[in-house]
Amino acid sequence: MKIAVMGAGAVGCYYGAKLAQHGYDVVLIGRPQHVRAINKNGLHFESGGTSTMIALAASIDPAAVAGADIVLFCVKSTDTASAGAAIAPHLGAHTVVMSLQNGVDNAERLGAIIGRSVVPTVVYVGAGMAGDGHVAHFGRGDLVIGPNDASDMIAQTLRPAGIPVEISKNAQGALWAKMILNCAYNALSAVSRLPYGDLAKGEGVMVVIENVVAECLGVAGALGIIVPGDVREAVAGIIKTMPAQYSSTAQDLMRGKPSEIDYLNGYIVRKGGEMGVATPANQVLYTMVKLLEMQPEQTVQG
Ligand SMILES: NC(=O)C1=CN([C@@H]2O[C@H](COP(=O)(O)OP(=O)(O)OC[C@H]3O[C@@H](n4cnc5c(N)ncnc54)[C@H](OP(=O)(O)O)[C@@H]3O)[C@@H](O)[C@H]2O)C=CC1
Ligand SMILES: CC(C)(CO)C(=O)C(=O)O
Repeated sequence: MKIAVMGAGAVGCYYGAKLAQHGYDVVLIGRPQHVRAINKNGLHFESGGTSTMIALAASIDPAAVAGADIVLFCVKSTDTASAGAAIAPHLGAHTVVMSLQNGVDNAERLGAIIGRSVVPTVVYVGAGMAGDGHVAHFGRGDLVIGPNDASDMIAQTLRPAGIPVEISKNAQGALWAKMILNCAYNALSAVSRLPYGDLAKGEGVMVVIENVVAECLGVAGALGIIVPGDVREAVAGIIKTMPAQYSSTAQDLMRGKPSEIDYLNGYIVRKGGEMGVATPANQVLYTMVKLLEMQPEQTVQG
């Protein structure tokens, strides 16, 4: 079983590490600094208080997806088009491609570029790059996919490697539930440069969050998406379970990188416009983050 990971960042390295530890033939495709470090020392994998060096292949060449049974596509939503175009010519006829990304339209966008259907995958993991070729895992690691021609094969391949895989008839709804959490918190944490616990104490913040969530549910309803679970309870849970965490949007801006906001609040604004659902709270947050992205100096301590 050969598995290629496109995007050797936090998510890609975490799943690449688990799969390589199980004995699969894994290749990570990433940026030169990570690839150099991994080829020299192995992938440094920190998880659950243990630190391991894992020997696996790494390459800067997208052609390394050739011959893979499964490709885990793990770049940020902003890079879906360019990374998709880079791997497209090298994919085998039977290669299964999974999108392990936040946002709800990456699989569709990627599928249009690579000319085949892509498995949308909800990723419940906390991971970050702690240095070149060094991934830190903070918690969870389970995936949700929808039923499709490849879902049984995917589950049978990933589960023995310690990756829980749920096959859900409402994977798209689960992607939406996750995106609504992102819409509620990511921009506010980025604009305020605060972690969730402090953010929640801000004047009017919970009112804004409620408005954002209500708009997202309105857009989802207009599109016929059934969002599973109690979204408001999940939103409230973030403050309790991750009080010290900054959103990925905040972290992206702190590092001077483009954020995924176009695929979070920006997506809600676009779809709301198409469906005739007003989204003023999402619009303000989206615009604030876009304005921050225009600032030349974003780097702050976080
Ligand atoms: N980190 C987490 O805990 C979680 C993340 N997610 C989602 O998973 C997705 C991936 O996130 P994450 O792993 O954190 O992101 P990272 O930025 O850590 O990883 C993506 C990596 O892919 C690299 N990359 C982009 N384009 C290419 C390319 N063409 N060739 C080679 N390498 C490339 C990036 O390099 P560079 O930065 O130089 O562009 C980066 O190193 C996102 O959609 C995110 O929202 C979901 C759940 C949890
Ligand atoms: C922590 C959480 C769930 C919400 O902001 C997240 O996914 C992110 O930071 O992107």
